[in-house]
Amino acid sequence: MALSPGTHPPLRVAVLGCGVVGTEVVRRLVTEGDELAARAGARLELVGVAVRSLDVERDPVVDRALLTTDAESLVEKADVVVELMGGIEPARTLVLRAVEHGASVVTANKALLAQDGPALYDAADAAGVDLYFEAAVAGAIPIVRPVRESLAGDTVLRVLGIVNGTTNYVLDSMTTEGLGLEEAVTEAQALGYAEADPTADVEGYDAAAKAAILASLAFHTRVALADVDRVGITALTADDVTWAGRTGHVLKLLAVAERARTAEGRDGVLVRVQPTLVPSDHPLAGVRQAFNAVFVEAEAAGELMFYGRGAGGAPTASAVLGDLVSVVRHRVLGGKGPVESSHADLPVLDGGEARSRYQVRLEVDDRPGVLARVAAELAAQDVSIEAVRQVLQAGDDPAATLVITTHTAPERALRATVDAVSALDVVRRVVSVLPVL
Ligand SMILES: NC(=O)C1=CN([C@@H]2O[C@H](COP(=O)(O)OP(=O)(O)OC[C@H]3O[C@@H](n4cnc5c(N)ncnc54)[C@H](OP(=O)(O)O)[C@@H]3O)[C@@H](O)[C@H]2O)C=CC1
Ligand SMILES: N[C@@H](CC=O)C(=O)O
Repeated sequence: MALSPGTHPPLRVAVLGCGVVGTEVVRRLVTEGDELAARAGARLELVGVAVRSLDVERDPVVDRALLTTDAESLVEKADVVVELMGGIEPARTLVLRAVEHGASVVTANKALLAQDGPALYDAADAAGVDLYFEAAVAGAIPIVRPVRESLAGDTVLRVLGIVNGTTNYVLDSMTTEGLGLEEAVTEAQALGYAEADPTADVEGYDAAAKAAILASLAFHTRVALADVDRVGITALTADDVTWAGRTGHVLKLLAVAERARTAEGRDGVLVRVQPTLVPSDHPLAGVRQAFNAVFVEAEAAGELMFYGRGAGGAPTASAVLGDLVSVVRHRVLGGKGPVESSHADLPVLDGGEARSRYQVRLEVDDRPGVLARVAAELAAQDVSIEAVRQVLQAGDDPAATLVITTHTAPERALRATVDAVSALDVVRRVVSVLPVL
């Protein structure tokens, strides 16, 4: 059956939230109504836009008569609800209320999905409506659909990449412009990349939520935010950035979700977010500003790479509107999008099982035999050394910086090594321990 907006009654769309993303969604609904109707098969009638305050100055494209602070009533009169408020409550209650009333939902709310996804998927399934969330991971990049649908016939082994635009913008600004962390965060906020509370970005919660969503889809297993081993970027210093460059790397906040097997032969998944040293010639090293990039490794497909704008109003609105067209097509033609697939039910393994190369930077006394003593502690944990760099520090006090790159080792062994090395009298300070891609 061909799509023809003239033959189907208009569908009522409620937008919850009129901030960075909501405003762009409203703009496109207003300015591209005819084109969207032609693609979706029905006119999309914007019946209201829920906001927290009616006193905030809005973009002139937003008709003030459509604004309301009564989101609960609004969702009850919509066929499709687009949730762009963020946060857990009242977003969670409103999404549930929407599906109970038979509305399909499109959301960009990764925090909510990573915390309460299963309850929301079940509710949508029970109500026979769609719950779409392409914009929740990596902004404009189509990654949810490829993992959820296109790769449903393959076995995904690993998903790895940069999924937070704010931290990538911050680390890029620190690396290329010498900006301080706070200054760069302020810029990212002004550009509309950061979460309402940017702690979610810089402490890695936002990337962890996205990693949990991708891991759930990729491995057909429920993974929640709390399952993700998470380290943010707030402890990184200008010195870390400089040393990354000196050793031929770029610092990136990476999310990694992979199938793994423990030493005892237990299968499971590992999901982590951590600042990582990416070799300068790796494609991820060239991901600048607020761009995101995700690699997916699957058994049959091999390696796939997705790249694009990971944050910001217009790019995110693109993903939201793509979902909106999809769910409206289902209402017009019948049918429904995919439901949750969590049958594999793999355990989420402890982060200590993760294996990586590491770069350990130490400040040591400049004395003969120091390296041998440090190496002995690594060897005691079965951690072998790939490369060492020793740099003498200027000054009266004979000190040196030791930069040790290890071969691949379990994180658990690395932690034990670092504890042992810190206790050596010749080691003044373990300055940093970073995984190397
Ligand atoms: N910004 C981005 O680049 C991206 C954002 N996202 C996600 O999209 C969602 C929206 O983000 P963004 O547009 O940046 O957020 P903003 O903070 O810019 O906007 C949030 C909007 O929601 C409204 N709102 C918040 N709480 C309530 C409430 N209790 N009742 C009614 N309205 C409320 C606010 O109202 P008021 O204007 O009155 O304050 C505001 O209009 C979030 O889930 C975010 O994680 C996803 C991908 C990228
Ligand atoms: N704050 C988020 C917005 C998009 O998801 C980010 O910086 O990536």
